[in-house]
Amino acid sequence: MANYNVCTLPGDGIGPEIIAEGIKVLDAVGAKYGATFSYDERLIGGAAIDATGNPLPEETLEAARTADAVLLAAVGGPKWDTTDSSKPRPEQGLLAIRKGLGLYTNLRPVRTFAALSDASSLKPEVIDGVDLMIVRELTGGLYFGKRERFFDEDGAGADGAKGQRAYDTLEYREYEIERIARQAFEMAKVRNGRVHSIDKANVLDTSRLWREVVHRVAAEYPEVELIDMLVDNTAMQLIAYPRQFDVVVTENMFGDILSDEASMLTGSLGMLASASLGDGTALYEPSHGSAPDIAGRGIANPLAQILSVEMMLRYSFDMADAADDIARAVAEVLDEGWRTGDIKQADTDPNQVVGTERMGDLVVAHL
Ligand SMILES: NC(=O)C1=CN([C@@H]2O[C@H](COP(=O)(O)OP(=O)(O)OC[C@H]3O[C@@H](n4cnc5c(N)ncnc54)[C@H](O)[C@@H]3O)[C@@H](O)[C@H]2O)C=CC1
Ligand SMILES: CC(C)CC(=O)C(=O)O
Ligand SMILES: [Mg+2]
Repeated sequence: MANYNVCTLPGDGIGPEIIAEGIKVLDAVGAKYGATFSYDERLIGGAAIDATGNPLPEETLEAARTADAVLLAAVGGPKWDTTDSSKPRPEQGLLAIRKGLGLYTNLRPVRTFAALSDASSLKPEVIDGVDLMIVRELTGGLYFGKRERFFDEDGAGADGAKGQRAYDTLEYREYEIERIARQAFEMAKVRNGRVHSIDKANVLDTSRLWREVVHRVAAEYPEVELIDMLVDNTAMQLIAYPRQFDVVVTENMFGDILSDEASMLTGSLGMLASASLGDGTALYEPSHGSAPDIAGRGIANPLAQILSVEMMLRYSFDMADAADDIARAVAEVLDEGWRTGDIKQADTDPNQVVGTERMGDLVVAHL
């Protein structure tokens, strides 16, 4: 029987609550499909800052490097919020583990579930059948560029007043664009043959380079249609005509923002899973954050975490049947009317509004 070592990173906020449900589902599906999983739980984010002063302790990165896969929940929270750039932040731990493992591809599938067509604020006829894949570049761009905050001795205000200055740098190298573009075209080949490449080439030099490189890669994939779209227009098109999209490839920050927006096509950010792939151990995490506003109450939606486990089985363990089984179980639980608070509808039976743990149990029961 195959045994896989999974490094688990609960992190902060709702993290420990939802990861418990992901692990429960992984164990259940393993028992059904003849695989066992051992877990190596480590610190990241705010919890790691509290224990060690470092949002990504070296032991955590090492454990992730040597694991077969990493399952992460979320990091961050008001306890560690500060505008003082010299203080450690939980989010630095997340960025550092992505960089440390070389995870430059972030896949965020946006699929609507038929049962949730009323949970979205958008009309059912707009969102029914949406099935798109956001391919987000994950280790370059603004979140990793040179940044600085300093007091400007020379003065910069119109009135000559001295003041603070800050900058973040958005930079991309050709090879970074080329490899993410290739991932997108490969993905489109096994999906529906269309790539939307999102940029801001009317303004940004990084986007002009992006567009040029994406077009060069596209020439290797004549069977895939390529459409360039500016990011501001994309933000509108995603909620107006989401079914036009198949694969959406974009740089780090645009992908971050557009994916949170796209999650509402499914009814909730709590439904959006993700897989981060690249050179090292792959990492699976929900697209959302640590939801401090609902943390500790047992009401968070664990389905984004559970669907991230589905992606782990598909991409790291070659267990496509088990992955399909999780997707089926989730769809059946929703079809039966079970809802967490974030996806409940006006006509949801109050007896079917459940907490985090019960939602996990229901998915397991359907496996
Ligand atoms: N990957 C990660 O670890 C990420 C961490 N963060 C961090 O998380 C903290 C909170 O950030 P926010 O901007 O509030 O974003 P968030 O994604 O944590 O929450 C946004 C809204 O969605 C709701 N939500 C998120 N996940 C949910 C779930 N599973 N079930 C039900 N409702 C859910 C929250 O309650 C909140 O109202 C910050 O410290 C931020 O930096 C934010 C995004 C990603
Ligand atoms: C630290 C942030 C970049 C995390 C985030 O918002 C994300 O990856 O979606
Ligand atoms: Mg985000």
